[in-house]
Amino acid sequence: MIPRIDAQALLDAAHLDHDAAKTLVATAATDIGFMTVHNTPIDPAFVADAIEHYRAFFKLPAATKQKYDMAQTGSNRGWGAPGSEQVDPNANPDYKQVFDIGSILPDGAPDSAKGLLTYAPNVWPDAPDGFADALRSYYYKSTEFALDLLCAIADAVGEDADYFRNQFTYPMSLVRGNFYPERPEWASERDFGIATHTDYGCLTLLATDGTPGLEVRKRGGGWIPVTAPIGEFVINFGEMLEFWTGGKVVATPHRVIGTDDERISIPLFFNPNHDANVAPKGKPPISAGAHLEQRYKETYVHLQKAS
Ligand SMILES: O=C(O)CCC(=O)C(=O)O
Ligand SMILES: [Fe+2]
Repeated sequence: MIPRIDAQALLDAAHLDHDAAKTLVATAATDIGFMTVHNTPIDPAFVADAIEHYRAFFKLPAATKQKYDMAQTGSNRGWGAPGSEQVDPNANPDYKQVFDIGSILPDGAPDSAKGLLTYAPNVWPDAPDGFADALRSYYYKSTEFALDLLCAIADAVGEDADYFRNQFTYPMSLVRGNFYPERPEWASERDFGIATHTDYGCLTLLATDGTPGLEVRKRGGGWIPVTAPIGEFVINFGEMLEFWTGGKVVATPHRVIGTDDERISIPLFFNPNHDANVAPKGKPPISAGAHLEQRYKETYVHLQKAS
């Protein structure tokens, strides 16, 4: 079973169920590495609107989407065609399509952030109407919620929440639209919507359209399906948080094989400032920016070729 957390109880220290929520979160973070959250500060209608903007974009003809193809821009912003990402070197590139929106650098971010791949400028399509406004707003709201969640989770597992908060002042976040068409007829056992992988950063806040598809690897082997209706989110943890907590919080492998139904999901990959050191205390430093850039170059097919 994937733990189901009441976000309000977790985030409000005065809530009657706060301690119970913290205990459940600590178990989820250190055991299965996945949980779902409900009763969140993000309005379900707002999430539904973001999903519909992505859907309208993905339904555009390929020739239109190609204008925003990340293989042409050379960074990882804009449209990723089917086959543009290979998250598992033992599987074929994924058959999903994506649209990636990266960090919007706040005023006051250091000059050392400018020009990095992890802070590359965004690419906004002309259609559908309102896409940039809807998704920019989704970026800000989801990032704010993710930071509060991450700090509460850090606290629940016995880490210093304020220390974490200070490492996310110009986060290398990425909001992605994933579009999984029906699983193609030609798909072999090496073809996936998204092949087995762990996420690269700290916390992933995933909205879905409610269609099943996500599977999470159990520690003892086997897979658990996870679903979340619109308005609830799936939370999991990435490689950086596993490093940072010395393995206490786990980055759990997961995948989407795909079904006869198309599906949209929106992960927010919540990553720290590029100059955060994500090594556990007393260990040689690990640069968050260098780790993320390396994982991007391993998995985006156009960046694999370039490096
Ligand atoms: O679509 C999903 O449910 C999962 C997507 C995912 O794992 C990812 O984008 O990293
Ligand atoms: Fe993932």
